[in-house]
Amino acid sequence: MKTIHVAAGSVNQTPLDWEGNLSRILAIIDQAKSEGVQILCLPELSLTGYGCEDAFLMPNTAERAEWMLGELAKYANDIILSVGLPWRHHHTLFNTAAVIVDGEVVGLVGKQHLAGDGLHYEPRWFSEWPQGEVVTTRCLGKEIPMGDLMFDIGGVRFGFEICEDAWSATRPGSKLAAYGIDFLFNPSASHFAFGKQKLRERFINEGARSCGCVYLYANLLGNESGRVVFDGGPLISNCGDLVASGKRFSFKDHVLSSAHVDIELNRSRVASTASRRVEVKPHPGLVTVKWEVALSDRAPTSLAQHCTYSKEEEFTHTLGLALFDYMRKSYSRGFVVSLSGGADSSAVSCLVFIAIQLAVKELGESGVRDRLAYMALPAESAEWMKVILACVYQASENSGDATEQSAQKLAVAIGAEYQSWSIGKLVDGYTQMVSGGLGRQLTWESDDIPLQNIQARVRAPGIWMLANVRNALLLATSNRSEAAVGYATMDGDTSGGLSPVGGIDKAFLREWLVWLEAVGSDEVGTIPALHYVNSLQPTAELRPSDQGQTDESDLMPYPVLEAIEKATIRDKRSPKDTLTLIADEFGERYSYSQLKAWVVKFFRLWCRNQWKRERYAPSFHVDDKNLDPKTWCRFPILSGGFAAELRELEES
Ligand SMILES: Nc1ncnc2c1ncn2[C@@H]1O[C@H](COP(=O)(O)OP(=O)(O)OC[C@H]2O[C@@H]([n+]3cccc(C(=O)O)c3)[C@H](O)[C@@H]2O)[C@@H](O)[C@H]1O
Ligand SMILES: Nc1ncnc2c1ncn2[C@@H]1O[C@H](COP(=O)(O)OP(=O)(O)OP(=O)(O)O)[C@@H](O)[C@H]1O
Ligand SMILES: NC(=O)CC[C@H](N)C(=O)O
Repeated sequence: MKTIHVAAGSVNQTPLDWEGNLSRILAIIDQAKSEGVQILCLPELSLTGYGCEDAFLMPNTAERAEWMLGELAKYANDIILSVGLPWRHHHTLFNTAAVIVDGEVVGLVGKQHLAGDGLHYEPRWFSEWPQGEVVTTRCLGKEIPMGDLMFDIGGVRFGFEICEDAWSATRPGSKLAAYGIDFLFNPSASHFAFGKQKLRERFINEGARSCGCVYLYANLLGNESGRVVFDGGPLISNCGDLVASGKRFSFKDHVLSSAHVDIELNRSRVASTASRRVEVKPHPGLVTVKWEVALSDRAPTSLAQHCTYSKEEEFTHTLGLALFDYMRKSYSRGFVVSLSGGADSSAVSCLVFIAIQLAVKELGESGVRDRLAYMALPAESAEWMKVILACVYQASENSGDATEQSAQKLAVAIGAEYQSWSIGKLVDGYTQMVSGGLGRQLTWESDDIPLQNIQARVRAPGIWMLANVRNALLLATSNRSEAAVGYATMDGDTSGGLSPVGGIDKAFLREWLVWLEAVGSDEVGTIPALHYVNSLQPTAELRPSDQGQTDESDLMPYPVLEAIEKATIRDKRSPKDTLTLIADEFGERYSYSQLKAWVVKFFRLWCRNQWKRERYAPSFHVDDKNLDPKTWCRFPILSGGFAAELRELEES
């Protein structure tokens, strides 16, 4: 029995960082070679970075990619390697995977199904490679084959499904299988979304099982370009059995996952599958190279350990990695949060703590120091959080002791710097100034919203100033539920450069805080000081306390808001259909007329506040309900706002 040692690798790249990207790829090749790996699959567009956006259209980007490919090839002897890069052919850009065999680039495979949904905009920059087409292209001074290729390297045969290719109904693997393949390579740039790794495992295992081959799946890793998080976790399936499953959410520059596979056994299984359809002629894009793949006497790798994360754990790891990468890639000296002691700002503060905890756990103190070498971290790691995070409570006359205590206890528990400021005089100053100009006193009876908003706005300049002083990032605390209905003061509590929880709904955020208080993750543990936060009702605390303001009395219960948002925005239901769905889900708890009023309120606020969503700080994508107008959910700023549909609904 002979086996081949194969691997899939994840790398944490940065768009347009030519030298950094190259060095990280060289490092993973080094590791693979030192472990005796013979075949290595690396992620989609991993030379340039997946998120180059319109910089893909700069000729310089493709030129640099070709230069990097040349540098890489010089280094990649004794191995078969695939790496993703943009490639120009006939003045058109294609999303390709290059194959290097023992230091020679032998072919470029074109992606056949471009990703254009959700946050993916590939058709803006790339053209789909037409199925079955093969051409030659000039690469590093030589003519090489390009297109719908299949490879035979010393008798070892493989082909490609490039990310979205494998998600489509017409995946290339099924055609390739008819020609007899030992491996399918899948270089991917597949963004994190809750529960998505299970879905990936399903189609990888299914592709490997139905094609009777080994499937190498290599995803990108980390917060590559700001909003999108890749969870890494390279996978290898042997004929439907997962034999390697690399670490997800790693803080390292790369993760290599390898397995020993017995392709002779797979071939004999394929031969005994009577139902299999065979193409007897050679594949039209067959690239044959004489090079001996080294075989070993090692036994084949048996089933991989599955690591399944709960939704709470996935959120913890994704956001931790996203924040850590954002901080180091933007060279920020930590973060500043205006901490109210409520759920949103507490969650954001905890996430900064988690980012550092997870980084130390995986990289060690010296690894974190290396990554953050641009900032002066104290000698004692126990002091790091004071430098990395500053939290400020900003009391107005409507603030309560409970929120201040909650803020202070949490900041101390996570080791952040804590300050308490009073904004009362500033609020009075503005109120008197405007009252003087108007020639009348502003009152809660006639000026409710302006008197609320001035408090939120007065909190912004001081906290921005502190961020400037510390060269830190000001974190905004808006969540997706508030963004859906514009429940925030523009240039007040929306202030900040990054909005970590802007992609997540408030209902889940509250559940996650309860989980973090009492259950926690293996790596980070619990934060019992969240007890104070979790015992509070969400409130803006902007009206006098005798008015008992809560978010849910201003809006509606958060679970209802989340369900309406899902129906309306994600599933694009009409107001009437949304009400039918909501009545089905919540009909036993709330009256039909109450639910109707909430649906109408949601639609009105949703339409009226698109301009606010255009102005929110960038946030991270964590599921398929994002509201970010630049990368996901486009909606007119000015619109008729479904006036007719809402009137009909109210009259029904
Ligand atoms: N289409 C459009 N394009 C551009 N700008 C537009 C616009 N429509 C209105 N505007 C502008 O927007 C202004 C109104 O927006 P804005 O000033 O933000 O205020 P607004 O949306 O009217 O009120 C803020 C709401 O957020 C709530 N809040 C505030 C702070 C914190 C929290 C919390 O979650 O704890 C909640 C508060 O209770 C209130 O219900 C108008 O005065 C107008 O200038
Ligand atoms: N007293 C305060 N001190 C400091 N910041 C505050 C204060 N009140 C509000 N803020 C800022 O305004 C933001 C918006 O308030 P909001 O009520 O939406 O969030 P929260 O207080 O964190 O959570 P919750 O809505 O659950 O009470 C807060 O997250 C915080 O950044
Ligand atoms: N880069 C891609 O083709 C990604 C598309 C795929 N649907 C994913 O999210 O994983």
